[in-house]
Amino acid sequence: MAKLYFYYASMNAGKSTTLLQADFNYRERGMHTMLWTAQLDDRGADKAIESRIGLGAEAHRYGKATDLWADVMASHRVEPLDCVLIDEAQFLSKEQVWQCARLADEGGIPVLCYGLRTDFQGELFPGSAALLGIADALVELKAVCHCGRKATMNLRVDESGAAVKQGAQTEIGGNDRYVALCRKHFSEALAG
Ligand SMILES: Nc1ncnc2c1ncn2[C@@H]1O[C@H](COP(=O)(O)OP(=O)(O)O)[C@@H](O)[C@H]1O
Ligand SMILES: Cc1cn([C@H]2C[C@H](O)[C@@H](COP(=O)(O)O)O2)c(=O)[nH]c1=O
Ligand SMILES: [Zn+2]
Repeated sequence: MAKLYFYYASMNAGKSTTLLQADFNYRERGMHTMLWTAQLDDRGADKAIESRIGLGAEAHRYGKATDLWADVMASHRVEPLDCVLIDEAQFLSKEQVWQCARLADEGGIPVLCYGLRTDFQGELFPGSAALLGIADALVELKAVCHCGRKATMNLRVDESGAAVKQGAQTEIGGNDRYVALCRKHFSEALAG
């Protein structure tokens, strides 16, 4: 039976890299994949999905109105898909996560989602909450804090490097705006 996977981590843990490696692995065996990433996460990169290690690939972009079940099944009917890979899965809606589950259960297509667990305030994103609730397999990828502990949290910083405590949940950015930290150092940074 096809499964719904959630590979979750803090920022800078290698989520996009791992997605691109998994995609390569399918394709080098002659299998067909479909890649997706969030429309709103457009960091002006050359490729839709880019890892900090330099790998990249084109991908379909999902927005609020995207019906992943309909779009993926339409493609699957033209050329059977062996796997669907979704980056920035924290930005999926709950409904879209259920569409992913349906792709696995009724469509028979494995769906591999990669995303953040929590935001800069330690709150679950909607997509992450739904995936943690219903995915068949939860796999934690790991980044390292400056102290050597596992970095599970994402600190948002301003232009001067100071911790940001309040704000909108969504704010696109990279290493300039976020620092992956262990919970202890995340708490200390927010308390300071
Ligand atoms: N030149 C490099 N060689 C090896 N690893 C690198 C290089 N540049 C960045 N990395 C590593 O790549 C990881 C970030 O990968 P990425 O897939 O962009 O993360 P994520 O999608 O989780 O934010 C970090 O662990 C970083 O240390
Ligand atoms: C913590 C946090 C992150 N984001 C955004 C910032 C980036 O654009 C993406 C995550 O990118 P990754 O390196 O591929 O993991 O999410 C956000 O909007 N709000 C947050 O709280
Ligand atoms: Zn630490």
